[in-house]
Amino acid sequence: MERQPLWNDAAECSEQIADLAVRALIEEARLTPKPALVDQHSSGAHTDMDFELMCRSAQVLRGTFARIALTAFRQKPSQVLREQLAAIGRDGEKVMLTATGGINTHRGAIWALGLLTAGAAMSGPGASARQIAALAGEIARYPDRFSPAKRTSKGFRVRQRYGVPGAIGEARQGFPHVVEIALPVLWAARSRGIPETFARLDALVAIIAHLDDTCLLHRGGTEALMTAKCGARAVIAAGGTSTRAGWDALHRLDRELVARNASPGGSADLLAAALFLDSLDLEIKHDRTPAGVTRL
Ligand SMILES: CC(C)(COP(=O)(O)OP(=O)(O)OC[C@H]1O[C@@H](n2cnc3c(N)ncnc32)[C@H](O[C@H]2O[C@H](COP(=O)(O)OP(=O)(O)OP(=O)(O)O)[C@@H](O)[C@H]2O)[C@@H]1O)[C@@H](O)C(=O)NCCC(=O)NCCS
Ligand SMILES: Nc1ncnc2[nH]cnc12
Repeated sequence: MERQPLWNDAAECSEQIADLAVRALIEEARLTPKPALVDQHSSGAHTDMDFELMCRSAQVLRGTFARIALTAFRQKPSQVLREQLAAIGRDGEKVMLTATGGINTHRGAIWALGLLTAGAAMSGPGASARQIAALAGEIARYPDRFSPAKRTSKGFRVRQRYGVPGAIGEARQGFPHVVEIALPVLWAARSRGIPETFARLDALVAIIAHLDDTCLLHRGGTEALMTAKCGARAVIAAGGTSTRAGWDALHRLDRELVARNASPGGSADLLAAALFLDSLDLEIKHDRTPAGVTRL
């Protein structure tokens, strides 16, 4: 039987987009050493998570991302679509909590990658990372009228107390920390011949240096946020993670954050979002059957 071009086949395309989303989550978890985050060698500032749990959590979310992509396939942003996706996202949070025994491994990632998955499925082949993120932002700007936890979530309390945009604001603005910071840093590092692990670490450090991460604020207030931002800027000023001085500064940042029990969990989510958009760019944007996209 002749194969349909990928973007003509909603089900196949949605599965492929979901595979890339899961792969981005696993590659984020696999990236080592990350400051105060879960990676292959450490659980950072997290006593309730480890690398295996992050991978299990990522795997069970494949169905959520596939449903999101299928629902959004070739659609336009609308209030109805926003509410359909919110319902699937909330189901995904339940799936995650069941798989992890109640631990919040990926709430922020379901939000960010869910919206970007939808943006990718809506745009079709040839769309840039910026266009996909802008579409995702458009969806996020519709109100979530049926959200049960609007005024009780940690994110809400932190946004009220510190006046920061948080995960919701980041999405509504079209993911500026992904499109304007992480991806340019990742691509510039690659073009300078920096090995992939360091390029990804540099992208993460750049996000931490700029993001008002509500995970840091919730755990350690403005002091934790400042520690993270200053420490990340020190890594950049030292020449990045591929230099000896930058590598040492990265480890200093890890020690300082762990000592405060503070974690840049939102920055990790946005790195996964950047890796997703990057992989989409490499693999299926041009209506090619993805090379090497295997069920993880
Ligand atoms: C819109 C929602 C994201 C809910 O938003 P809200 O503001 O109410 O926030 P939270 O429930 O607090 O979750 C936000 C999570 O987003 C990550 N994050 C933080 N800052 C940013 C930022 N500036 N930009 C982007 N993303 C950000 C962060 O997630 C990570 O941290 C979590 C781990 O934290 P940790 O402290 O270890 O764990 P906890 O259990 O929370 O605390 P402890 O008890 O251990 O101290 C981890 O999840 C990381 O991913 C924030 O936590 C969204 O949830 C929502 O409304 N969903 C509904 C479904 C929907 O609409 N979906 C749309 C279609 S997909
Ligand atoms: N690697 C990681 N460690 C801790 N929290 C996270 N949230 C998303 N990725 C994470």
